[in-house]
Amino acid sequence: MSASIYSMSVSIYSMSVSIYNMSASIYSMLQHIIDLLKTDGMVDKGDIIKNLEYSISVLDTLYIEETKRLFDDDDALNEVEPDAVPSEVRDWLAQTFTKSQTGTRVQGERPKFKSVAQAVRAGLMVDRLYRRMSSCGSESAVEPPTPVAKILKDVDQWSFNVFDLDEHSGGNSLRYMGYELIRSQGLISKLRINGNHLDNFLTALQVGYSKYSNPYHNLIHGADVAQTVYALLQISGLMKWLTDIEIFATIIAALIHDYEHTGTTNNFHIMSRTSLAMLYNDRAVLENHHLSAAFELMKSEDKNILSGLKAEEYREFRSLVIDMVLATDMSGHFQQIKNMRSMLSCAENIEKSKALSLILHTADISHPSKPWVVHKRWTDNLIEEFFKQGDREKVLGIACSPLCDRQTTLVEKSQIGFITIIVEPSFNVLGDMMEKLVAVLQNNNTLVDSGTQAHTILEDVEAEASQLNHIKSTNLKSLSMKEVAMVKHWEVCLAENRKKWKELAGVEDDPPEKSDDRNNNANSTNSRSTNRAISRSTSTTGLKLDARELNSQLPRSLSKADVHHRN
Ligand SMILES: Nc1nc2c(ncn2[C@@H]2O[C@H](COP(=O)(O)O)[C@@H](O)[C@H]2O)c(=O)[nH]1
Ligand SMILES: [Mg+2]
Ligand SMILES: [Zn+2]
Repeated sequence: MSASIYSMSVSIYSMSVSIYNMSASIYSMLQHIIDLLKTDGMVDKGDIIKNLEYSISVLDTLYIEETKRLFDDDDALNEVEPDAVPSEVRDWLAQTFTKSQTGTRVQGERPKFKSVAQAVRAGLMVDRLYRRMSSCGSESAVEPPTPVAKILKDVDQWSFNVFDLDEHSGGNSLRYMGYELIRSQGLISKLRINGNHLDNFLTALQVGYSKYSNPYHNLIHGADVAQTVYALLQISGLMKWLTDIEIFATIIAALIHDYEHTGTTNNFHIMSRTSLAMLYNDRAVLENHHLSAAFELMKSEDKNILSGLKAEEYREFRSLVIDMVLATDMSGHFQQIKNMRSMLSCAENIEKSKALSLILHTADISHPSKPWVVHKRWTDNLIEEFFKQGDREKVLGIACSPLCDRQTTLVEKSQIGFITIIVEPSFNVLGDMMEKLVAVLQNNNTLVDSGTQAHTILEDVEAEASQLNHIKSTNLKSLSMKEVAMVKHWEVCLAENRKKWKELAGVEDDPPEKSDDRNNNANSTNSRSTNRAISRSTSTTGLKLDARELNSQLPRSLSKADVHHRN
């Protein structure tokens, strides 16, 4: 909810969206508080329930009245000061609802944003009350220290620096990141998640990520991928397309996607015949383990973040998470890209689970599309991990995997290849997919769902409001513009990073190639202008690498046949 608060200060548009979200969340939370109070045997609960029921009706009225005029008002956004919100729930109930209900507004007078701001404060208060109640236990739920909270304000930015977060949080980036992403979407209340259980689960994830002290596949990588997925969904506007369960599944999938990573590749497991390779029959060995071990965690009572889900919701959640994490197995990369390209020819048919899988997969390999300092650090960490594996392979007397031999590996050239053959085409398809989905949303609001068609509370509330169509189209139009900005950001970073690697490798930059060659190389559908812009400025042409040399520098988990085919 606080993420919505931050965005409110940005523009009237974002204010209106947040108010809608807020009202929906308040409504849901208040109802849940009533349920809780009805069952826990507290004294005077009749009074409390009456108050809360009254609050709901007032808030409902406020919501409908304010939204009628929301787009005409333009002042008092700065009224919203999260830190100024009082802490006593009872005081708040009296104060806020009394003000809204006093009838001080003359009939026909237009309400000011002040009263909207009160509704926002109300949302904050209820959120705090709810969090306190759902967190009652020996441990309190996660409250980030001020420097961490400050960094997390930019959680939806492409340039977010996860290393900063990790340093300022004392090595707890995944815990704070995970909690913030789930909380900011209102999922703690909507999906009835116990705050302490969530904290325990995230803390246990951190322990598992740290098991093998990996330089790259550690908790910071888990936090990074989760943040990137979140930024992609937020900035593109696709978050609006997803149900609560789908958002929750996507965030959890990103957080767990490398849980208990051994610091070695699937190929290493297969070649050295580890227990995991035996258990999973050489198929997606690590990915199966990440999933299985993480779901085991979620089963333990004090880490059970799924206990509030209905059976059907649980099944949908589990199925989505499994699909997404299995799709991070790099051996399926080319097939995944190819499948999405064919789905793009008819955007209405894009399955949500496939779209979400592509988003997670692309986020997983996204660091080359981030600012150089961040990308370089990730590269150094990954190469160190690869070299450690190579050292072990030498000791075991098995063949050294590609990129794992510290004596022969050409890091700079391999990075040029990775960016050109893997990362850039993935972002091209992702960009096409996002644009098509947003366009479909704008045009007809009909999309194929992966499972049960569930409606978010927001959608239900919106459906009741006569302004629905106006709000949705305004919303998506401006988000679409933001998406363009985001695409430009990753486009610029990819181009800059490749240029840097070329300089370091002593490889010359070629002039831009003809569009036909470009299309073949990038295998782009070129269905959108931003994508064409990417192809122009970051085409795969700059390589003076021999294709065989390039292939020899690619990780074994990629199909070399596929790479040859594209060269
Ligand atoms: N050669 C490089 N390979 C990279 C780089 N960053 C990531 N990768 C590869 O992608 C997978 C991602 O999957 P994960 O779930 O293991 O994170 C990773 O294992 C590498 O094989 C890179 O900068 N260069
Ligand atoms: Mg992985
Ligand atoms: Zn990963």
